[in-house]
Amino acid sequence: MNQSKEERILNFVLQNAVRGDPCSVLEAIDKYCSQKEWSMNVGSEKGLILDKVVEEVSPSVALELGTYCGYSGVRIARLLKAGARLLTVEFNPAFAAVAKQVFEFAGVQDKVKLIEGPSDEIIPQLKKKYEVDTVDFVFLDHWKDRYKPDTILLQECNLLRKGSVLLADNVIIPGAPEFLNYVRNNSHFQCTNYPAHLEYMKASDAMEKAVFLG
Ligand SMILES: O=C(NCCO)c1cc(-c2ccc(F)cc2)cc(O)c1O
Ligand SMILES: [Mg+2]
Repeated sequence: MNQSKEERILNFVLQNAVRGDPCSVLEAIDKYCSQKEWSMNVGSEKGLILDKVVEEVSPSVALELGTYCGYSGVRIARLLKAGARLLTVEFNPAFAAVAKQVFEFAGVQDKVKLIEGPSDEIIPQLKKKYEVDTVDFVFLDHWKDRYKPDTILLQECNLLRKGSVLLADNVIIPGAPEFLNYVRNNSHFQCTNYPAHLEYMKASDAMEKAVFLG
C-alpha cells in the first residue's frame, strides 16, 4: 500500500536523524519538508519564536492542540525542565501514529502525553482524566476554526490561570480571524503579534501570543 507523506517524513527521520537527539530530528524534518515535500510543520523560523516563548514561560504543564507529525511537540518537549510535561492532542489517528514514533525516536516520549481525539472532547477531560490543574502554556496549531471555541472552552473549564500564555500559529495563513478578533478585543487577554513566514515558503504568516490576565 502506498506510503503517506507523513510516513515518508517519519522514514526520513529514522534514516537521517540521530536517535535520542531532538535537534537532529527537527533538522531532518525541516530538510525533508523544504527540499522534498512541503508539510505543515511550524518550521524553523516560527519554531524559533515558539522556542523563545516556551523558554520565557518555562511551563510545568504545556498543552499543544494539533500534534501532526510531532515536530512542534519535539520543539517544546526538548526545552521542558525536569518533571515538566507536554500534553498534545491530535484528531487524526494516522498523524498520531507517526508523531508517537517521532517522539520515541527523539527520546522525549517520557515528557509527552499524546492524546488522540477531538480537542472539544479532550479539553473538558484534562482536569479529572489527565490530572491537570491549570495549563501554563498552550500552542494552538490545529483546525483554525477551533482556535476561538477551544480558547473559550479552556476558560470555561478553568484551565487557564493568571499569566497562562497562548501561542497561536497561522494567524495569517490559513488564518484565524475569529480567534484574533476574540483575544484582541477581550480585556482578559494581552496580545502580541509576531510576523514571520509560512513554513518553508516566502508567503507572510504570523503567530499571536495571548496572555490570560485572569
Ligand atoms: O491545517 C493546519 N493545521 C491543522 C492540521 O490538523 C495548517 C495548515 C497550513 C497550510 C495549509 C495549506 C496552505 F496552502 C497554507 C498553510 C499551515 C499550518 O501551519 C497549519 O498548522
Ligand atoms: Mg501551523
